[in-house]
Amino acid sequence: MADDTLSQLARIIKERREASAESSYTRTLLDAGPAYCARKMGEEAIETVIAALHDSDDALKLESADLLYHLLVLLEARDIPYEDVMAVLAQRMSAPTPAGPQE
Ligand SMILES: N=c1c2ncn([C@@H]3O[C@H](COP(=O)(O)OP(=O)(O)OP(=O)(O)O)[C@@H](O)[C@H]3O)c2ncn1[C@@H]1O[C@H](COP(=O)(O)O)[C@@H](O)[C@H]1O
Repeated sequence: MADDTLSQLARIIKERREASAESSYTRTLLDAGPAYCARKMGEEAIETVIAALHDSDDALKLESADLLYHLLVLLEARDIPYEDVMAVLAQRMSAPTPAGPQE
C-alpha cells in the first residue's frame, strides 16, 4: 500500500513534465533543473533531521513526506526511474545482511 503510494506519486511527478508551470509546483522544480532539485531535497533533509531531534511525531511525519516527494522529484530531474531505486533495495533484501557498526 505505502509502496503503491510512492510509485503513484513518482508517476504523477513524471506526468507533470507536460503540465503548465502555473498549475504545477512539480513542473517549476523540474524546469529549474537537477541542481535546484538537489538543493531543495537537501533543505528538506535538514528540516527532517531538525524535526526528528526537536519536534512532534506529527511534524516528523510531515517533513518525511516532503522529503520523499522531493527525492522523487530529484530522481525525475535526473531521468532515473523510481523503479531502479526500488530494484537496488530489493537486491539488498535478497543479499546477506552486512555486519552492523562495531562496538
Ligand atoms: N506530495 C507533494 C508535495 N509534498 C511537498 N510538496 C511541496 O513542497 C514544498 C515544500 O518545500 P518548502 O517547505 O521549501 O516550501 P516552499 O517554501 O513553499 O517552497 P519554495 O517556494 O522554496 O520552492 C511545499 O510547497 C509543498 O507544497 C508537494 N507538492 C506536491 N506534491 C504532490 O505532487 C503531485 C503533483 O503536484 P503539482 O505539481 O503541484 O500538481 C500531487 O499529487 C501533489 O500532491
